[in-house]
Amino acid sequence: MIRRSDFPKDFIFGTATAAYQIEGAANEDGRGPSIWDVFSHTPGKTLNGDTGDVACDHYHRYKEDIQLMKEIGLDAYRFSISWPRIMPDGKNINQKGVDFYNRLVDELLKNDIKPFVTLYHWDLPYALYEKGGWLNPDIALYFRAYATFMFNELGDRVKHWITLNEPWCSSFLGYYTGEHAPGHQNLQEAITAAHNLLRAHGHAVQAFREEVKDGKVGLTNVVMKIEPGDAKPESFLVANLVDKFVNAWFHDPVVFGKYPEEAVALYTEKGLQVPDSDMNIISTPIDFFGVNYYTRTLVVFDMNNPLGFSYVQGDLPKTEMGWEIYPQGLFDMLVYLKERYKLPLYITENGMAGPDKLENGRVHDNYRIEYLEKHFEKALEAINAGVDLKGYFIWSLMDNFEWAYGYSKRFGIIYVDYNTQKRILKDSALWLKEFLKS
Ligand SMILES: OC[C@H]1NNC[C@@H](O)[C@@H]1O
Ligand SMILES: [Ca+2]
Repeated sequence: MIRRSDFPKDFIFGTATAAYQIEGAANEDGRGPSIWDVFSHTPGKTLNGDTGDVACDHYHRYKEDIQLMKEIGLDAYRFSISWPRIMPDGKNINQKGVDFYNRLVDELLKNDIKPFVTLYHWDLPYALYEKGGWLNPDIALYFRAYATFMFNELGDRVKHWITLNEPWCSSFLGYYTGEHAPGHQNLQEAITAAHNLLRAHGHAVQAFREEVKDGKVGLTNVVMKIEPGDAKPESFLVANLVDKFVNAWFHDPVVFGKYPEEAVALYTEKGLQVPDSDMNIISTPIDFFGVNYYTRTLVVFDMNNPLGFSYVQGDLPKTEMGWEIYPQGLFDMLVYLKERYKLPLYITENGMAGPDKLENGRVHDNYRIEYLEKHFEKALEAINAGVDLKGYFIWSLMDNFEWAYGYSKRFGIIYVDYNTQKRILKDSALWLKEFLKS
């Protein structure tokens, strides 16, 4: 049975959340609308028309939530700042919004919980979207100004920063598949948005070096273990190519200052423009990569698909998201990232959506305990294989707004009864509390 003491003594365990998914108070204290406010209020975009208007009401209940983190014994807490709470119009400061994050950070520190702050977790101020959003090159400078302001505001107390959460999602789900805000379906736009997201990242890192001399800054990507879905040789080739589109596309420019050639070649062949501006800014050195790992993705050769592949379902046990439970993929990707980029790593998200049921005031989520144990074991295996893994944040602290799936998917180790806003520690939280003492 894995124990906390098996990990390096300075290894940190935490949980992660994001502003739009938990805060609520969407129109309170001067907060402006984000692209997710508009998207979720657009009929048909989210399950049951769910929105983040109230969510977990964390904006008002943050002290109670921090007490629960303390009870569980967490070392750290990863959360994101709502850009439109800080700059409702994308430029001018809303002091009440700033005050909230100062209160939140002070309360965490008072309870000996280390804050890890994500600057952007998908809630772009709608006012900036109206100026072109991630398609407008100027967005990188708007982001730099926002980042600089936050570094100055919180950098004396917050020493661990993440510029962007999962730019692959912001660009390819937001601009190609359209399942995320702003709901566009244009591959060229996705490529352009991805480039401007990476430019914004680079500008923020440059500002960070000026503003927070004793801090660490990194980029968090969703990392998928891509495997062939059948034994055909072409499917192995396709798996390698998809890995470049999904994983290398958002890591290589940040470290090597260039996109993976095979993927550039295929896009170019399809008549798409791959930008190459500001690669020097994009590759401003960072201190770590954040790794959001959930599952593997199976692909097969498919001539009918414009990019030559299609996804197939695996046959391993799956979570409520339909994602295979595949802890080996975590080990594989941690080792892959270490060998290719030679940077320290944090697991900034790992966890599962489960069929959580409240029974007599308890949630017996043994499946989540097993999921976490198996992924903890693979993380430890990676450390023993030489990966400089420094921490592990469970997604998520509590059930919350799961984007297009609304409140139907429960990822929390704490159950949220949305009718009463009552928080209930699931068995997985009780297990974690014991694990952190072991
Ligand atoms: O789908 C689960 C999580 N994945 N990474 C980004 C988070 O915002 C999601 O809730
Ligand atoms: Ca300063």
